[in-house]
Amino acid sequence: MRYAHTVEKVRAAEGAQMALLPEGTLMRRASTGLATVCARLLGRVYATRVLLLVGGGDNGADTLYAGGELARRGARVTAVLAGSGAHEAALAFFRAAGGRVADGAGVPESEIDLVIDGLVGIGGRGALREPYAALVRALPPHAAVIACDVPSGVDADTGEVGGEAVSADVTVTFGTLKPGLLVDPGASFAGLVELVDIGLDLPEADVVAATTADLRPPRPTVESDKYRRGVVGVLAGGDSYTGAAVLAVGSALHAGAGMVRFASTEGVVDLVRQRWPEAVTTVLDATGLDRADLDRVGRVQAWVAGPGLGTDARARDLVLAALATDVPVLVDADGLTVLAELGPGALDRAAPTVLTPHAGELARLLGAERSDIEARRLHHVRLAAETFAATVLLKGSTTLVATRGEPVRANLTGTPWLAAAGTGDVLSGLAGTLLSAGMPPAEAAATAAHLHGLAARIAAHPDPRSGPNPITAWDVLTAIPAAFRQAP
Ligand SMILES: NC(=O)C1=CN([C@@H]2O[C@H](COP(=O)(O)OP(=O)(O)OC[C@H]3O[C@@H](n4cnc5c(N)ncnc54)[C@H](O)[C@@H]3O)[C@@H](O)[C@H]2O)[C@@H](O)CC1
Ligand SMILES: Nc1ncnc2c1ncn2[C@@H]1O[C@H](COP(=O)(O)OP(=O)(O)O)[C@@H](O)[C@H]1O
Ligand SMILES: [K+]
Repeated sequence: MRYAHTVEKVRAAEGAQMALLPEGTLMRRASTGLATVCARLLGRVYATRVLLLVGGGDNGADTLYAGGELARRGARVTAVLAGSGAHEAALAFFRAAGGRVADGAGVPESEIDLVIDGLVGIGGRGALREPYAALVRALPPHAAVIACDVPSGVDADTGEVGGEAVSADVTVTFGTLKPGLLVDPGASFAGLVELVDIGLDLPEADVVAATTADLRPPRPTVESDKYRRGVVGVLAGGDSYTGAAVLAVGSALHAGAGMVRFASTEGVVDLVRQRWPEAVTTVLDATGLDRADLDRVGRVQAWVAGPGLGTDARARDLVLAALATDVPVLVDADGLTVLAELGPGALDRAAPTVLTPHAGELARLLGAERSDIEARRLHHVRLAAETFAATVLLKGSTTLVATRGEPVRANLTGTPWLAAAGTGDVLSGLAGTLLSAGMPPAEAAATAAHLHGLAARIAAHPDPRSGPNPITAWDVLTAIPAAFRQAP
């Protein structure tokens, strides 16, 4: 598991440690860790050309110490001092080690093998100001970049990027990850995140990200039968969209449901039955549906309501009927549009509810602008979890899962190839199956996002010796069993 803590918690933990240790100990631990990663990336340190971007705070100081260590090993290290002043002791160490300070305040013209970004770290506030922003713009496009603690321009607490930001290949972060390294847009600037342990004693994390080794997907035991493994009910498809129903049902089946019950209008039921004879189907009336109709479908341990359902009165009745049951309900796609009209009061129920919006759907649910959701994903996913008293899974390049009172879970698997129509329907079927198996809602949602991302990668990269290929939602669905094989 990877853990991320807010700046406030990091500063408190640092303060507690600094009171116990000789001055400068934490900074030397941090900068030695940074230098080690830089040396590893360079391969051979001697005679390499390293450029330091040095801000006026301790982030710049870490960078000067790390640059000094590289200079001692024979690297040609040049520092651009961008702040109004630099950390005196760090600068003295850097010079004594053979480091050179650039004459001007701009990026030198010479060839560079590695840039170390030490403009701002956890002390950064708001968009990068000049001259920092101009330096970032002037960075040579092909040099490798290592960010010290946080890519400058990325808000460490939120991942928000208000202007120019350093795009790093690797971010070497100290003590714990920062939420902004796991949440987009910040996460996409961070590259690979390497953690350097500086011995902090930290409280509960604010954002966590599971590794595949942390996954605990449900597995059948000798006592299992199809009912005990979990029966998932799918309410999907309508006059306009039938594919969503086929994908959601297929995904639920591939994710190991004991049984999938599917209910819809006659035409959609026919299609699903032809494609998935394993599903148990029920034809529902075209109008006037309520809880009693769902009882007729049969007992389930979780409902998935929404993919391709449409947004008319019938769709509304079906969503309300599912919410009137006493089992977990996952609302997705058109179901979310219906829910946006009904308002948070519709989720006043005892059993858990999981909402799986993309940014546009969340914008409708919260009455916000889509661009604002994208810019402030962590804020909005938490706000939605509070407002709707539900587990909210916000889809996107880094998917986030929020539940009131728990750390936000960020998903690091996946690939941009997933941005294809229908992959969301696959995610909802998968998450619904995990819910029906009895997983707690946030864990079910986060595990589903993780497996979904793994399945997409498996489908997009079938051969590690060659490049990726485009994928369809169908490819993701059929790779779900292979994704399960990667979990312990
Ligand atoms: N406190 C400690 O003991 C440790 C701190 N460490 C380092 O210290 C860093 C934090 O240092 P600081 O608290 O000095 O803060 P930073 O060095 O991250 O940033 C503060 C400086 O950046 C400027 N600044 C802030 N926002 C800006 C913006 N938008 N545009 C331009 N300039 C801006 C400020 O005026 C100030 O000069 C960490 O990120 C980490 O690198 C590490 O050495 C580990 C130990
Ligand atoms: N840039 C991206 N990188 C990785 N995953 C992405 C990206 N964009 C979208 N996704 C994922 O692709 C899926 C798309 O789902 P969704 O938007 O609901 O599509 P649809 O409704 O067509 O099925 C989600 O799982 C989402 O997290
Ligand atoms: K930095």
